[in-house]
Amino acid sequence: MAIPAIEDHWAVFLDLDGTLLDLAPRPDAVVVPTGLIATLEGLVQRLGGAVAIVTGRARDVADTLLAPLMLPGGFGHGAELRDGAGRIRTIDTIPAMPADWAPRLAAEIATWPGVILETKPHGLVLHHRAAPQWKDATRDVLLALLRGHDDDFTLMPAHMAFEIRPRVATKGRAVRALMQAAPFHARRPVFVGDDVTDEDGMEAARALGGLGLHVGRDFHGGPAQVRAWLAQPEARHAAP
Ligand SMILES: O=P(O)(O)OC[C@H]1O[C@H](O[C@H]2O[C@H](CO)[C@@H](O)[C@H](O)[C@H]2O)[C@H](O)[C@@H](O)[C@@H]1O
Repeated sequence: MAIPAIEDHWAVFLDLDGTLLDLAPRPDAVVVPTGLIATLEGLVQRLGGAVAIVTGRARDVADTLLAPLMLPGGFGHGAELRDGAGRIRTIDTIPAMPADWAPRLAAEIATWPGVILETKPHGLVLHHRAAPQWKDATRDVLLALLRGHDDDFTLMPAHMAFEIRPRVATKGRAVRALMQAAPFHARRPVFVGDDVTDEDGMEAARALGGLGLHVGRDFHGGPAQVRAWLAQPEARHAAP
């Protein structure tokens, strides 16, 4: 599929890790490429502010990475929203994560070298990128935690990681909520993502008459191709 050039009436929803940012060995090792902030600033200007970040990252982490920008978006897979006016809203029905989950996991993985526990306001992740031999064990320990909490939380595979998130926190929900108000309302939503969690955001954009673009399937490359597309909005990009 030829990726269409960005149009002035679009609302663009962008995933962060694996879409705008190249994947890194650890969550805290990502590098924000030179020029990305300026590219996003230009897009914000062109689309009247209708540029959102929809990420699994917590809001403060996303804001730190993209400083000085504080774009609207969905954070923690949509658990928290920031609208076009900068107002923050957490989903009303978001369940509190049991307080003992993080310490229980920290104790468990103490003997699993290379496995990283990432805690977030509304979820947690076990990363096995540096220790793939622990992949099954990390999934199983999270599944064990979820027993009795299945109504509230779900396990999600990610790139070299497994993540627990609240069931109600989805990127599709974030797209639908943001599209209800300015500056997104009445624009054509276009979601760009790369991972399992992004499929829902892509589906929501398509259901609203827009596009869901996948980094691997549509850009046939990686974040560098996405960044180039964002930086050259007037150009038409044909898939190689
Ligand atoms: O929704 P996203 O913006 O794509 O965030 C998804 C998860 O990304 C992060 O983990 C992934 O990226 C890391 C840095 O490149 C990488 O080391 C890891 O293997 C990937 O799974 C982040 O740490 C998670 O919190 C996000 O949910």
